[in-house]
Amino acid sequence: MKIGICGLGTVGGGTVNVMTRNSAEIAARCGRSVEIVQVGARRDNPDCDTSNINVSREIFDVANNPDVDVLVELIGGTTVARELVLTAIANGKHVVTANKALIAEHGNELFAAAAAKGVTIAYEAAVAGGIPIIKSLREGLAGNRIEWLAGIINGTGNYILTEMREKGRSFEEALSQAQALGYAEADPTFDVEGIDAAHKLVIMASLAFGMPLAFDKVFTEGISGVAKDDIQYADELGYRIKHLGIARRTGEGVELRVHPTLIPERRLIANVNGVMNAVLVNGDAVGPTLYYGAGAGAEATASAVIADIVDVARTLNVRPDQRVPLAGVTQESQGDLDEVLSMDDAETSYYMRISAFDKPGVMSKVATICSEQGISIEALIQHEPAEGEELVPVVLLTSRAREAQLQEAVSQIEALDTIQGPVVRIRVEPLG
Ligand SMILES: NC(=O)C1=CN([C@@H]2O[C@H](COP(=O)(O)OP(=O)(O)OC[C@H]3O[C@@H](n4cnc5c(N)ncnc54)[C@H](O)[C@@H]3O)[C@@H](O)[C@H]2O)C=CC1
Ligand SMILES: N[C@@H](CC=O)C(=O)O
Ligand code: NA
Repeated sequence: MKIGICGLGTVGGGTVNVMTRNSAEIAARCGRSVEIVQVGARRDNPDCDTSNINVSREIFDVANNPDVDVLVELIGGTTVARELVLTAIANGKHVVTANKALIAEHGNELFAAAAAKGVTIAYEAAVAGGIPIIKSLREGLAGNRIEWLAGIINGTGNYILTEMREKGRSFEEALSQAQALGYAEADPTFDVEGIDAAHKLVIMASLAFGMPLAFDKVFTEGISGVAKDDIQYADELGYRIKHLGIARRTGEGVELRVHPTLIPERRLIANVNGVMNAVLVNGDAVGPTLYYGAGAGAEATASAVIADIVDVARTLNVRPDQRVPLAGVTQESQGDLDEVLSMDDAETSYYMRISAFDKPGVMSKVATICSEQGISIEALIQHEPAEGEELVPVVLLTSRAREAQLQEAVSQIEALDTIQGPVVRIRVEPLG
């Protein structure tokens, strides 16, 4: 089987290196030889030896090369990448990609094009890097009705939160380090503002719930507003702050949300640190299952890219309509997009940090506002004000309620004249 790789950056370089190093194992697993016949790259990668490979500076040469059976798209972005993948499909090539933005935003179109042409698009590396989560959702858990899943699905974000908590590093310092390690997206706002996690969440939700990809329906909040103080208060309350993607089926529809979340520290997923990712999936038959591993990095991601190449090799002689469906269920069985709920209808609880003037009666007003919204206060921290300080931080955890009620309570608290500035609020999930 002949492979053409487009993009020779972090993941492209890692893929060439691992394929070269493990060529004997890969061939044995495929039952045929697998050879990289062309690489399309604007520039060489000093970490990767391509002296024995035909390298073109024009990636469309690869998509139009009649010798290439499988095009591996590792350039990133959604414009050129979409065109490249559509060209490869039109030329009858199978596609392997690590590009979650491409699948989340154009997957419905690309899957239809691939199905019409009888080729495969494989995208294991697109979610949670090296963790075989696509395969687990689509194949390993195929006997279950999946009720919910929640994951730390951005390595850069988890690395930043971990460095802030464990080493007291600043947000900016930790982000620069994640970029130097090759974890971050070309535009790191995708990582820190939750866009990358939203891309990955819709891919998982589509597989788990048999629905079309609905990227524009995800509620997305990043980690750029998480302060060191909140990480410390969360610790004091027995929680860790993680950036989670959550997809949950409720009686009314599907919640799709990405936001910083307090998780009880006793949960395994609360202890997933650094660039590691983890996805917790709850199936009706199997119960909770947890998948853990490196969410980013050259070789960890290459591991997933190559697993897809092996999968394609194993199905080359299988009739297209007999292969594993690209979206988890057959196209005609996909549900409706209207099922995605508005964030107002999501059920969660809040961590709130309030800057209150050190005067009597403040807490009773906050408690009254909460109780009028049907929310109770489950835990509270109030330290002595610092010397000469008029303001005192008050931290509380609420009971579960609809997002709309929690937001209403926050607005009323912010309107009190005994409170200063906005209320810091982070959602809390028990995950069990
Ligand atoms: N870095 C990571 O740990 C992970 C990355 N991914 C995804 O893998 C893909 C690649 O990411 P990285 O390797 O990190 O990016 P990168 O920026 O290191 O590499 C991309 C390479 O593609 C080249 N390229 C882009 N457009 C091109 C064009 N039109 N013609 C020729 N070359 C072009 C760039 O010059 C660069 O060398 C992205 O979709 C990313 O989201 C997925 C999982 C993990
Ligand atoms: N930038 C992404 C790369 C992997 O998908 C991340 O940090 O998780
Ligand atoms: Na994966």
